[in-house]
Amino acid sequence: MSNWYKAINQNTARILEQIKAHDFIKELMAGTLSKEIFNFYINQDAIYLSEYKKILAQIGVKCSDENDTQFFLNAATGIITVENALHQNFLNEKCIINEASVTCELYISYLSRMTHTKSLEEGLAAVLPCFTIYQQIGDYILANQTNKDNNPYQDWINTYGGEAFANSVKNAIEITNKYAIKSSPERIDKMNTAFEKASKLEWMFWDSAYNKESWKI
Ligand SMILES: Cc1ncc(CN)c(N)n1
Repeated sequence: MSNWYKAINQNTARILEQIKAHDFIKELMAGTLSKEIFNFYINQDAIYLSEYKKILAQIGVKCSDENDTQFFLNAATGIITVENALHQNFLNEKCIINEASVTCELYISYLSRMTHTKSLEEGLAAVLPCFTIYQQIGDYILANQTNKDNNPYQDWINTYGGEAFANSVKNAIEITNKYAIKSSPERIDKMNTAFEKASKLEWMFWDSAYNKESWKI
C-alpha cells in the first residue's frame, strides 16, 4: 500500500462531508454557535485531550524508529501547550463540567483499547483522524468564512487551520503511511476499520456537544 492515507481519506470522504454539514460546524463558521454549546464542547474536549495525550505518548513508545517516538511525544506535549492554552481562553469558569459525556468516554476508551491491545499500525490509524479531520475542518472554515474579523471562535479556527498544525498532521500521515507499506492486506483492513471508526467518533463528538449529551440514567 503506497499511500494508505490517500486511499482511506477518499473512502471516508462522506464522513468528512457530514462533519462539514453538521450544525455545530456550520454555526461555528458563522460565529452563531451558542456559547453554552461551545462551552460544553470545550469542557468535553479538555477531558478528551487529557487522555489523548497519554495515548499519543503510548503510540510513541511503541514506535521502533526513535524519530517517530520523538514526534508522538512532541505531539503529546504540544497538546499541553497549544490546545490546553486555547481551552483556557474559552473555558467559562462558572460552568466547568468534570464528567465525560457518553461519547467522550466512548472515544477515549476506543482509542485506549486500540493502542493498548492492538497492533501499532491499528493504533496509528485510530489516532490519525484526530489530526487530519481537525486540519481539514480548520482549513475548510478558513477558506469559506466571511467573518474572520468578528467570529468569536476565530482563535479555535486559526489553531486548526494554521501552518503549525498542518506540519504536525503531515508528519503523522507520513509515519502512518510508512508503517502501512509494510503491512499485510489483513492488517490494512484493520487499519481502515480503525480510521473509519475514529472518523465517525469525531462526528459523534461534535454531535454530542451540539445536543449537550447527558447520561440516560
Ligand atoms: C475530539 C477531538 N479530536 C481532535 C482534536 C484535535 N487534536 C481535538 N481537539 N478534539
